[in-house]
Amino acid sequence: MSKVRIYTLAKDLGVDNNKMLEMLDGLGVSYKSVSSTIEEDTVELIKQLLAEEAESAPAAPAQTADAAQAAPQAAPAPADAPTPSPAPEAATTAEDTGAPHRAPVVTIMGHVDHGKTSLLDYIRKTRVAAKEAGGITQHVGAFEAQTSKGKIVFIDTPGHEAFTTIRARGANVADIAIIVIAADDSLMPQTREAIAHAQAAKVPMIVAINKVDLPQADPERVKTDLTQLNLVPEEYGGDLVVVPVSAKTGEGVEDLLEYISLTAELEDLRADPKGTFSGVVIEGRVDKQAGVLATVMVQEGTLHVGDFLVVGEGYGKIKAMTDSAGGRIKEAGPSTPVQILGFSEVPASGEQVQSAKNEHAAREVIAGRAQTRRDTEAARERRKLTLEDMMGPLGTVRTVNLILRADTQGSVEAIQGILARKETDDVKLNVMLAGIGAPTEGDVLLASTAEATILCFSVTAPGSVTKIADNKGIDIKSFRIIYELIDEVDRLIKGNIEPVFEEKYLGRAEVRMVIRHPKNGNIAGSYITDGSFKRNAKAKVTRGKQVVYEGTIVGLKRFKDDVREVQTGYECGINLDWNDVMEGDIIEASEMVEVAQA
Ligand SMILES: Nc1nc2c(ncn2[C@@H]2O[C@H](COP(=O)(O)OP(=O)(O)OP(=O)(O)O)[C@@H](O)[C@H]2O)c(=O)[nH]1
Repeated sequence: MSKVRIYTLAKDLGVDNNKMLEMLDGLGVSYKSVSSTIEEDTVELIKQLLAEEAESAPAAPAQTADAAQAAPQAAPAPADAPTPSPAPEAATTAEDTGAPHRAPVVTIMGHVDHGKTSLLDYIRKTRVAAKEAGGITQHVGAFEAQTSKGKIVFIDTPGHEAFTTIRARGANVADIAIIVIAADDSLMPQTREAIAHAQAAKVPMIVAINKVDLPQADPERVKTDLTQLNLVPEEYGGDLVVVPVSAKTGEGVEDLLEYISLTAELEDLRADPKGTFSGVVIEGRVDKQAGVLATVMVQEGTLHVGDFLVVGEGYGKIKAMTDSAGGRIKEAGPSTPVQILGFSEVPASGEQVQSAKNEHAAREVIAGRAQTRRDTEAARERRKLTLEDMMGPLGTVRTVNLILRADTQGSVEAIQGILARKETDDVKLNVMLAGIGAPTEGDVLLASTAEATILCFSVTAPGSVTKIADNKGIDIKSFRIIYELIDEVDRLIKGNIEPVFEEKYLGRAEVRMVIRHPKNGNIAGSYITDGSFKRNAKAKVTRGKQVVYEGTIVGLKRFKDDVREVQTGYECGINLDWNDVMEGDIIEASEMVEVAQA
């Protein structure tokens, strides 16, 4: 017997993939993923363990152990035998976590002409049940495919919408990204862009090497090229799932669907159909006859005809719903794309959808949102965002995300080379995307979702792109001299280093008398014996050997005047935010100063 893939074994033994991985962990067997292969000895051990487990489980019928030992094609059980234990998927729609599993939502991305549409079409044709004759299936931006492992939802909005527009609004609608790469063309600029988007969204990626039917197809080259992006296919020892397919002949498509289901299983995607409804707009349009139609992906809860929905600053009541195959439905649970009739205005893709109890509640939510928007706009007017603002508060972000655009591949490589040497233990430079040519709208969307900075060398952004960047508060910086660009990176790195402060001694004073002030409380009439005192400095008061107070110097006075600083040898009034100062106390002043870091 040869080696066996983990998921095949799991399937044959009727065990959950996660459980299989746990068992392998327990045995100390190393693997990359469920598609890794394991030795025959390990297979035997696993079978033994499962059999023992079944024996020791009091409720488990003896047949379970037999089933675990049995090959998948084992003779059917006698008619009077107890029903075999339910499929693992059913068993894990766990009441224990409260929420059942939901179908994965998948998006297909890749370079132009690499076969995204063809692949989706093939899956749609072979996996989507045709509607009743005469029924017109409308394009709704998503469809559900039935596979042997259950439902998979594909988003088929054109371009990278699922990852750009939708993500730019903060919603993450896809669970898994399929990157289509043509076997005769290998990695192209939009492939890299698609990969960057999937990485920014932190969703698992599966690479489909398409067009393997072509004589000039070279899947090995695609795999090698992928390794140059640090994406190492499983067969090269990495953990990237790569599936050769042909959207023309259908070869490999079955495997692709299988891998999607496996990945989904490992992701343990769950949603509660009984929970509060939330969803995301996939796309919206106006139909000449029907009016405004919006495709919404249900993410939590269940939608019903008649529900009130709030999207952005608009609301609607669901008059009718259709599923992605065009059939009328009355309700829709998690991971279901539905086309909704009932909005008065076309909602934008990526908008979050919520439900409201009634019209009054919907109006209230909208009024609140409108106010928040006005406040945000006013705040943006007052203060233009800086690069540091976009990177988040100092000290919490340790990675500087960059999108790099340059005139030639040579420039890109030169800049990347310099940047690689700039990284420190504290700050990582993450070049999410490095491309040739002017920055695009896609770059701006990626920058806004990943909080990245766009740096251009010898290329400038077209007006339309600058406008979008301005709207989103993204700075696109263009340079003609490499070292100016590098200086900017230094500034970003510096801005990202958590400042280190240390306490610096300023001076010492003796309290010679306490002056009672009607408004400011007790003021320490003091004589500066060393150094200087500054307003807002830190103060430490000692009485004998004991520190009796630590706080701030809130005021300094020379005679009747407020002053910022008093030097040694002078008398002054020191106002502490403390009232118990006494004659004879010693006040020590210090301040926190930022320490320059190497
Ligand atoms: N031989 C072969 N041709 C394919 C395959 N998949 C797609 N094609 C062809 O490649 C061309 C581009 O395919 P599309 O599906 O339109 O590619 P796309 O990535 O959706 O392209 P855009 O939507 O323009 O970005 C078409 O002529 C397809 O017929 C395949 O597996 N084998």
